[in-house]
Amino acid sequence: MRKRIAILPGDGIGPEVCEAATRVLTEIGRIYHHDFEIKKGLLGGAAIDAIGQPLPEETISLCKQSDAVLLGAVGGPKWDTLPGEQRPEKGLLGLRKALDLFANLRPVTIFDSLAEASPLKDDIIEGVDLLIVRELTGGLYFGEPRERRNEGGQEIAIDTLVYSRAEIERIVRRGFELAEQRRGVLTSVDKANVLESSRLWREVVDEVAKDYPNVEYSHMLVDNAAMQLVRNPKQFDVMVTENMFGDILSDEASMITGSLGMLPSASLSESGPGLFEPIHGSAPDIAGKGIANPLATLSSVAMMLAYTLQMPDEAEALQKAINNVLENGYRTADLTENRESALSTVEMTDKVLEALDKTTTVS
Ligand SMILES: NC(=O)C1=CN([C@@H]2O[C@H](COP(=O)(O)OP(=O)(O)OC[C@H]3O[C@@H](n4cnc5c(N)ncnc54)[C@H](O)[C@@H]3O)[C@@H](O)[C@H]2O)C=CC1
Ligand SMILES: CC(C)CC(=O)C(=O)O
Ligand SMILES: [Mg+2]
Repeated sequence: MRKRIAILPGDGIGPEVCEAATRVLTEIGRIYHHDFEIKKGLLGGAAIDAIGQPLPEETISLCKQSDAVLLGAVGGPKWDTLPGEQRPEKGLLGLRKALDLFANLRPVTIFDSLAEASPLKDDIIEGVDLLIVRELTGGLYFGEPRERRNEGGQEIAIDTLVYSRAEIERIVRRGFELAEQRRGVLTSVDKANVLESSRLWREVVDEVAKDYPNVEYSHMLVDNAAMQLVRNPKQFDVMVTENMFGDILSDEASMITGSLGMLPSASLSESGPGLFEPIHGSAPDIAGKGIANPLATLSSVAMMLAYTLQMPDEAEALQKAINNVLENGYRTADLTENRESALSTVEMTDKVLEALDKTTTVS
């Protein structure tokens, strides 16, 4: 099958983990006889350095013409002094908006063999399987006005949190649909005791719930949700929430699995190409050292194969290969105290490729 895949490596460890993904995609293409046409594009700091802005038109067109997009990460200290509108992160936010990627799915799945890497006790993490469904194109990261100004001799800074009923409804519906396909439990996370946008969110959830009688749903305030995620993560099946809450809760939830370097994500629109990326950032503290964990990105490739490319066997084979490698005790530095035995990004990718080759037989 012929598929066009855009890869946007971005900054910091982005190019390192995207190189791992490119190798794995190429191998899957070889094993399953797919013609993956991979084209790279500029985004974030890399695009600022090359053409002076974080989201080139050419990148938007490349993504729109592709079947799926894979992204590394953007940002880093080199660009931190730029004004907000010109920063690398603005490129990523702009791309999400341009592709209307309103639904960000962040699965938190436990690998039994990784239990020792989690700071939480075995009995707390055992069997955790939850999905954070984060609204991705609205809320505080997009609201206007966003500005600094002088008011009565004081410098003030303004961000705006806006949600329309329609924006809330489409993500909440997605949350209910996914809960229906899973264990039928949905927790909607908000801050309705304080925020007007959250009060509208709650109203919409209560209305949409009527269409999903088989889903048991409840509301939870975000501060409590942050605590419950470490106290008893097993209580959650699907969590649906707004942009910033989902951003923060998913970094927290990643530690249930043992590392931020493990969590993948899929960002989806109603139609059009999906974008797949690890939930972590550009990790400037380890960039260039060759030690980044590539598994969040490789699991994002598995999500791409499953969701957008409609290749469930290939997705399962890749997920199995990742599982296999972890079961065999291979760890990158973020997953082990034993730094001597830690694998580099390239070595970990080699192990996944070996496991793929060993476990896959396609005629
Ligand atoms: N999707 C994106 O492109 C995102 C970009 N960012 C940007 O990334 C930059 C750095 O942000 P931070 O707050 O440091 O968050 P970060 O997610 O880049 O890193 C947080 C910590 O996790 C570690 N880490 C992250 N990914 C890892 C991996 N694959 N393997 C091993 N360790 C890993 C890092 O070394 C660091 O200690 C900022 O410019 C930020 O805006 C942050 C989050 C998401
Ligand atoms: C630019 C940021 C909103 C990226 C981020 O932290 C994320 O999407 O998780
Ligand atoms: Mg984040």
